[in-house]
Amino acid sequence: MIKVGVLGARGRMGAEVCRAVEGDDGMELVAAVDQGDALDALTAADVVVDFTHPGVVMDNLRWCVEHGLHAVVGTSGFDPSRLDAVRAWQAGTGEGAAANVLVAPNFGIGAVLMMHFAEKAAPFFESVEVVELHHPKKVDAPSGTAYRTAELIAAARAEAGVPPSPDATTTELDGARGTDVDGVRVHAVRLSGLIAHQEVLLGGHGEIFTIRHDSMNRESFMPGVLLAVRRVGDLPDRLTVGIESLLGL
Ligand SMILES: NC(=O)C1=CN([C@@H]2O[C@H](COP(=O)(O)OP(=O)(O)OC[C@H]3O[C@@H](n4cnc5c(N)ncnc54)[C@H](OP(=O)(O)O)[C@@H]3O)[C@@H](O)[C@H]2O)C=CC1
Ligand SMILES: O=C(O)C1=N[C@H](C(=O)O)C[C@H](O)C1
Repeated sequence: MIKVGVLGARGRMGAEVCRAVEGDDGMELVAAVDQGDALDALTAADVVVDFTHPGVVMDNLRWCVEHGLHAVVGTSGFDPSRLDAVRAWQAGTGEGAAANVLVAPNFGIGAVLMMHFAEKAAPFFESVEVVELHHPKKVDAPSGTAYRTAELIAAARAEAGVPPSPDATTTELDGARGTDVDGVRVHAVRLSGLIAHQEVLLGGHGEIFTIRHDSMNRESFMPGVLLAVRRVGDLPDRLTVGIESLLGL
C-alpha cells in the first residue's frame, strides 16, 4: 500500500487527486494539505503529490526532499534553473534520505503524445508555433505544457540544424506575436468554457500539419498521476521530467 499525501488538496486538481487516490486499491490517502495547513502531516506519506501554485511549489518541494519524501509534482513553472535547484537539494541530502522527484508539465496521456509527436515533426517543417488555450482561472501564462513543448521543439530543430521559423514582422503591438520560448512563438488564450487545450501548428510548402490535444475534464489527468505515484520511488534518476519514460516513449 503506497501512502500518499496531497498538497493543494482543496484545489481543482488536488481534490481530484484525493478522489483518485482514495479510489485506488493500492494507495491510501494519509494527508490532505492546503494553504495555511502545517506540512508535518505529510511525514506519514511515502509519496507527496503537489498541485499548488508556481509561487509556492519550490518551498514545498524543498521541504519534501529534505524530509526524504518522494514527490510527484504537477504544478507548473519549472524552467531549467528550477530543475537545477531541485538537483542541488537532492545532492545535498546524500543517500540517507534519498527522495526521488518527478515533475510533469502534463499528466494527460494524449498531451504527452502531443508533445512527443510535435518534437518528432518539428524538424520537418519550415515554421512552427504553439497555441495553448485554458480556463480563465489559470494563474500562469504560457502554460507549463506549452513551455515544455516549445523547449522540445527547439531542441529537436537545433539538433537537426533547422533555421528559425521565418517571420518578417518589424512592427507589432506588444504581445501580438506571443512570447518567445527558445526561439519558438507561444500564444496563450484564456476563455470561459475551456479546460486545457493546445495546438501545435507546423507549416511547410503547401501544407499545414496541426497537432491538437483537448483535456475535457480533470479526471483525464488521473491515470498519469497515479502511474507516477506508483513508479516514482523506483525511477532510475533522482529527478525525472515528464511521464514519457514511464510510458515507454
Ligand atoms: N501537470 C498537469 O497535468 C497539470 C498541472 N496543473 C497545474 O497544477 C497547478 C494547480 O492547478 P489548479 O488545481 O487548477 O489550481 P487551484 O488554484 O485550483 O489549486 C491550488 C491549491 O493549492 C493551494 N495552495 C496555495 N498555496 C499553497 C501552499 N503553500 N501549500 C498548500 N496548498 C497551497 C491553493 O489554495 P488557495 O486557493 O487558498 O490559494 C489551492 O487550493 C497549476 O500550476 C496548474 O498549472 C493543472 C492541471 C494539470
Ligand atoms: O492550469 C491548468 O489547468 C493546467 N496546467 C498545466 C500547464 O500549465 O500546462 C497542465 C494543463 O495544461 C492544465
